[in-house]
Amino acid sequence: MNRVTTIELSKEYMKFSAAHFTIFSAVERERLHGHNFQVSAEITLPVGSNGMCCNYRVYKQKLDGLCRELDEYLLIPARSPHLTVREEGDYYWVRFNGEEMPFLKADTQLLPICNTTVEDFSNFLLQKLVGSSEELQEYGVYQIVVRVSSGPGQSGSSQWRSGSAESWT
Ligand SMILES: Nc1nc2c(c(=O)[nH]1)N=C([C@H](O)[C@H](O)COP(=O)(O)OP(=O)(O)OP(=O)(O)O)CN2
Repeated sequence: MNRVTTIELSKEYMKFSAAHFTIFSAVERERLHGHNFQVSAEITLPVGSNGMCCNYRVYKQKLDGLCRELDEYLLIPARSPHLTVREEGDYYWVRFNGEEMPFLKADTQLLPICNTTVEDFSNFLLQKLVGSSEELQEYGVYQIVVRVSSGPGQSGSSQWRSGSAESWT
């Protein structure tokens, strides 16, 4: 009988401190503020005859690295339909609803997301995890869920399922 397990990774260090503002419409957004965004993941995959699925350190290291890449930046959703960004010297000029905001490039990351929400952050990290992972095939991973929390009691998640996921559900 094929055994399946779900590895749950929610180490305290899997987090990124970031500034952002959520955009609610073409004319409404939050003021610039920050969070310690906490990241966790669940990887569902088969268990081998050795009683092990994979060395989960592979995913711990990937998630830690992804969090470090986002840590201590202002994160701007470059795909937002409500923002325009132009570069001028050392600055990005971010335009929203008729106002322009200058941000130092050195402090800022333009992310390929539509909004700096927990749902878009979780999908961004999931795509990074899935896209870079040769292990998906090697380990026969069925499903990966990435969850991002902006504070206690609130989070959003995104899920990837392999074509063979039906075989374990
Ligand atoms: N669907 C979503 N809605 C909101 C998100 C989000 O990521 N997805 N994010 C926000 C804001 O970024 C906000 O900073 C967090 O929301 P808020 O309700 O203000 O919660 P706090 O962190 O301030 O905690 P409270 O203790 O509830 O004040 C808004 N919406």
